[in-house]
Amino acid sequence: MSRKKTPKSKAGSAPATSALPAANGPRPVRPGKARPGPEAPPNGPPQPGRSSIGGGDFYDVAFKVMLVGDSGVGKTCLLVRFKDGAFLAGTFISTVGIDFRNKVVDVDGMKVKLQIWDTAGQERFRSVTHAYYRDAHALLLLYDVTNKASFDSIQAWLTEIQEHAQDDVVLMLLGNKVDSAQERAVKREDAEKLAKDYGLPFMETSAKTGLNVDLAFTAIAKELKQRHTKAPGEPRFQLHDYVKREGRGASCCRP
Ligand SMILES: Nc1nc2c(ncn2[C@@H]2O[C@H](COP(=O)(O)OP(=O)(O)OP(=O)(O)O)[C@@H](O)[C@H]2O)c(=O)[nH]1
Ligand SMILES: [Mg+2]
Repeated sequence: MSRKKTPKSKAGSAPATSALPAANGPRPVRPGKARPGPEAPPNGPPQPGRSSIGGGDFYDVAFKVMLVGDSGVGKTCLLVRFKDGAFLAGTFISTVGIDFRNKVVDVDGMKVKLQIWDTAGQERFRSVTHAYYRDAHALLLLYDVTNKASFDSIQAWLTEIQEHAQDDVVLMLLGNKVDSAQERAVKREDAEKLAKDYGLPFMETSAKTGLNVDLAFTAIAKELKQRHTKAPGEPRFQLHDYVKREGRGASCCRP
């Protein structure tokens, strides 16, 4: 099967329904189901000799990742940091509805395209975002370490995820804005306990400094790719262990 090419896309506002197929395990897009538009990513085994003619990003398999969490926790900034390596300082522009960005990451020689959906945290958009859960292969659930209320909302988000997402969705808890040590309102240990209680991999991140941002997305890509391609008998990728081992503390990366 040939390697596919991602259209050069900017962030795009999404239609009311996703172009990706329904989720059921890691459900990469299948060749016959691709459609034109922002998302037409048939999957296939890795192919050597990738061409870059046309300047686009080629990929072997595509997955859909959603960012969820209260308004202002830093979902858009996290995505921009991952996609563009930049930080959106200054005025907070709250996301309206839902946007997406694509990024192709290399996982053990395979090009994994992540189509990342950035949802609006505001309550009034909740019904819009509900429609997208069922197609998500992975969810990054964010709170803001400087905002206790956003942490207290995590249980409600988990209930929402349980109601709307697929049972086997890959889920990770992220405590963002860990660069703001002075304003910390949520202890790391409290989040670790919550994550343990719910069996979630957990990391603290900073969209501002970039701390653990690439790692969060790469870990998700590794997990999804492995679920998709794992040969019988091959040891499973251990997402929890990977995140624990590779995650860095806030003190390491002050700007
Ligand atoms: N210090 C610090 N500020 C951050 C960080 N991430 C985001 N911010 C700031 O937090 C505010 C909200 O960030 P957004 O990314 O727009 O928040 P959001 O979760 O997308 O919010 P909604 O779109 O309303 O759901 C902005 O003013 C950002 O500059 C971070 O890691 N550190
Ligand atoms: Mg946003």
